[in-house]
Amino acid sequence: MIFNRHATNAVSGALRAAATSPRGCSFSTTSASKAKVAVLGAAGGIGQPLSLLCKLSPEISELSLYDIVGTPGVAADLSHIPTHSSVTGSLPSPVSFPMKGNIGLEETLSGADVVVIPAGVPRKPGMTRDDLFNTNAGIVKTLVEGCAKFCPDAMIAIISNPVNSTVPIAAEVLKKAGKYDPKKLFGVTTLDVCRANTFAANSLGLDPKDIDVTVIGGHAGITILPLFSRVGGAKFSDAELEALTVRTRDEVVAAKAGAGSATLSMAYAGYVFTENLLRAIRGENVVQCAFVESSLTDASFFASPVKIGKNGIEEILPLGDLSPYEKMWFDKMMPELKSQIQKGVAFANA
Ligand SMILES: NC(=O)c1ccc[n+]([C@@H]2O[C@H](COP(=O)([O-])OP(=O)(O)OC[C@H]3O[C@@H](n4cnc5c(N)ncnc54)[C@H](O)[C@@H]3O)[C@@H](O)[C@H]2O)c1
Ligand SMILES: O=C(O)C[C@H](O)C(=O)O
Repeated sequence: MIFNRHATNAVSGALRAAATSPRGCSFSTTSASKAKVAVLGAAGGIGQPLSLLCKLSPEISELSLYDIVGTPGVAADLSHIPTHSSVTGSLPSPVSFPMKGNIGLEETLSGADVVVIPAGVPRKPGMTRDDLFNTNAGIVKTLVEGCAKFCPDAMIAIISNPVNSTVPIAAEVLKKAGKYDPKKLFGVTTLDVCRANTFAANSLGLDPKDIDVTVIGGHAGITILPLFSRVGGAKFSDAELEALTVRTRDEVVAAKAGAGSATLSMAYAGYVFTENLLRAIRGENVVQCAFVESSLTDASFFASPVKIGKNGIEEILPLGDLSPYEKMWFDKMMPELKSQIQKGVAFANA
């Protein structure tokens, strides 16, 4: 069965579990799977709600949280939720929950099937995602070095911006360690798909669950290219198309007015992405958009729908035809995307 979730609008496992809770505070555990998920940056704006969704998930049996602050408290808090998974929280320093000394990055990552990385600083109004490079490049590099050492077979999902550069950094770090498997490294672009689905559905007066917009390119400014021309039966005017496209790229940072960027919708999107990886590991074929090493275009990484199975990416699906409007943005985007990828590669090899 192909579980097609570059559409992001299905009720995900955690939310389904919550909806079918048999008695108020406990969730059904009958379909519980055995999988360990590590969240790095787990005490942050994305990390906390993402960890909450993971704690609710019947797909996850072990949840390990890592951050430079706060994880013992976040783990203690989550551990009171009566679901079947265990939860640990660790810091680089010797404080952890449960209190048994520092379990650190090594224990956080050892045995992990999936590692999700939302560690790093978010944007403020006026900044581009690329402006985060100087701080976040080093954070991602260090954390992925940990993955190479302690969980070289895990699937790694990178949320930290700028994704167009942090994913190439991760690839170079893994290559240096001799542990790179391009089938298992992903930049998370699911929020772009969530937004495109929501905005298109609102504009057409439809339920978002009936919409499945493919978003290609990368995850920064004009490199985010939603293919609204493929929404069945939709006829957007040029002005509507432009408004939808621009809105999919950027809205929350300005609305939060200095208090960071998307956290709650990103936690949802990050959870949907993670759950799809877990389903793939369990043997379902999953299709979802992600920013991955790719030969679809002349950029070495590209976001597009990919088919994922037990051992990672099985196929990068063909792009298909672009409308003239999409082709115009595609041509504009490519130099920017390639330069952001190159910036990441150069950083990792400096
Ligand atoms: N891919 C996407 O679609 C998407 C969407 C939203 C946000 N983001 C990005 O996600 C990142 C996190 O955003 P946020 O709002 O959660 O930020 P935040 O500041 O609220 O949280 C980040 C967390 O990372 C932790 N951290 C910093 N350095 C670390 C290290 N070396 N090891 C472990 N943890 C470390 C911080 O302590 C903090 O708890 C940002 O870079 C943001 O731009 C990406
Ligand atoms: O906008 C940001 O900086 C965060 C994230 O990339 C997003 O798309 O919400």
